[in-house]
Amino acid sequence: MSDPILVARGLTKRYGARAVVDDLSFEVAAGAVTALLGPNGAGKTTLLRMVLGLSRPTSGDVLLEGSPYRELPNPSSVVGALLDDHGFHPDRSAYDHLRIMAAANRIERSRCDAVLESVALAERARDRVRTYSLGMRQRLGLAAAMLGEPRMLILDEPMNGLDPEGMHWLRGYLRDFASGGGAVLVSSHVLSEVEQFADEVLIVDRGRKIAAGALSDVVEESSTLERTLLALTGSGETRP
Ligand SMILES: Nc1ncnc2c1ncn2[C@@H]1O[C@H](COP(=O)(O)OP(=O)(O)OP(=O)(O)O)[C@@H](O)[C@H]1O
Repeated sequence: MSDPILVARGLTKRYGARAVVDDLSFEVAAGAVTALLGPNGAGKTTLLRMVLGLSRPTSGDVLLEGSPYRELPNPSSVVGALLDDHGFHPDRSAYDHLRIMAAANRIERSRCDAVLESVALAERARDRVRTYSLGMRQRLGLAAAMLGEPRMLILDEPMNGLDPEGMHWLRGYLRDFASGGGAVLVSSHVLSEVEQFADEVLIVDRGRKIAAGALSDVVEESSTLERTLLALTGSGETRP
């Protein structure tokens, strides 16, 4: 495995007495797609928010290229993120969204056209976001994440709601990004969504690490994995 871009050590988030992320240590390598897998309520979003400096760990830490997110001098060149809430104004065009983001982050305006092209939105770039399908909004979110030419992409459940064609396109995009040397950390609660394109997997449940390693190794122990994932199915926030 090449040098990790992300290193988490003893990462923990508590709400009151409850540990939502519980003493997690893991690494994310460059040049690979790492799937963060776990049922609803496992702590995936909380984990990703801590990586991105949006939530403070109760203990432990998570470093990107050796620094916490908030101490990175130029974060958009290190990591681009696609979280649930894109926050796109429906009456603004894709191009205008990106132009404003580029200006705020001191990114050359020419990047807007480049990223729109890369996510196949160039032809619709001047249309208002309210006219976009879910898949197009996801691609715009990806374009925004790519503006700063990051070395890592973080995506929280990006397959949710996408049709098979949209999923196929996104898998190809993320695989190409990793093949070009980038690191991808993508969360999902469905193994079948990620097993076709992930290299590494980190499985969490109730905030704890259940399994981690090369997907092929983890799947080789498929009886264990199936049992684990079956145990996960139907679990989540409603459990005692
Ligand atoms: N601000 C908060 N205060 C209290 N509890 C919280 C807070 N944020 C998240 N939680 C709880 O932490 C647990 C993990 O939530 P999280 O959203 O990280 O899980 P997830 O794995 O991303 O699940 P999902 O797939 O449903 O998004 C849930 O039980 C959730 O209710």
